[in-house]
Amino acid sequence: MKSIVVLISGSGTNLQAILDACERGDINGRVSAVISNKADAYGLKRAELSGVKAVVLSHKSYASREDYDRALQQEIDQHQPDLVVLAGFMRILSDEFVQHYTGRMLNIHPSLLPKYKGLNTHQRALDAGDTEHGVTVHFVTPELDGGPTVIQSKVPVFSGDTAEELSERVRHQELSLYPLVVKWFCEDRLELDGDTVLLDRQPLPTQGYAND
Ligand SMILES: Nc1nc2c(c(=O)[nH]1)N[C@@H](CN(C=O)c1ccc(C(=O)N[C@@H](CCC(=O)O)C(=O)O)cc1)CN2
Ligand SMILES: NCC(=O)N[C@@H]1O[C@H](COP(=O)([O-])[O-])[C@@H](O)[C@H]1O
Repeated sequence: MKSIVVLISGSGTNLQAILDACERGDINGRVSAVISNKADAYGLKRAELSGVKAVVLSHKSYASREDYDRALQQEIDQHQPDLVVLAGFMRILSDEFVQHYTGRMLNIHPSLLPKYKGLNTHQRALDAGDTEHGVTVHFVTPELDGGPTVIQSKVPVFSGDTAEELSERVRHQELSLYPLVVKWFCEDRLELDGDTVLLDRQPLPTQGYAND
């Protein structure tokens, strides 16, 4: 059974989906710890309710991004994770930190990367007049939201959509997509070979939509 450490900053709905999938036995893994940079993240409560160690490590307590990342790495590595999952973790991570977890750190990003790296993705898609939007699960590299894509899921954008309505449509896809990718990793089916993502030892297409 794989050891998973989940990093959060907010409500933790993606964390909850992964916790539930582990509980059901869908994922051959155990969330060993949940770490948040925000003390008020509801995801911490979700962890506690599931009997999972919940840790607050505030970036405001450190003089630099690098100091914070060193402390974060020390906390994570106490749990000897096979996989580190970023689930709404809202801090840009330093190169040294990311390279320590090469091939075993995933992120979920609320856009069809490479479109809309960074923040405020739903409003940017609306402002651009996009007719489709979506979510990407990718391996994490030093380039922000630039790591190799594992899988994407598309949603339609309807006329008159608000950012909130669009985010909810995307969120619905996230909550099935992320547990699926974590399941693959925990079954030793998913790996990163250089810049190439392999599923069952076969390269995945650079743009593969779960629901195309
Ligand atoms: N080196 C990397 N770090 C992170 C990655 C990555 O791919 N490479 N993914 C992000 C997740 N993310 C989007 O998916 C993201 C998170 C945070 C930010 C950002 O601008 N953060 C600001 C603070 C914002 C805030 O506190 O509200 C910052 O860190 O200064 C952009 C994208 C996680 N890290
Ligand atoms: N740039 C990273 C980013 O914006 N991630 C997004 O934060 C939300 C976290 O929700 P959750 O805390 O309820 O899982 C999710 O929608 C995720 O895609």
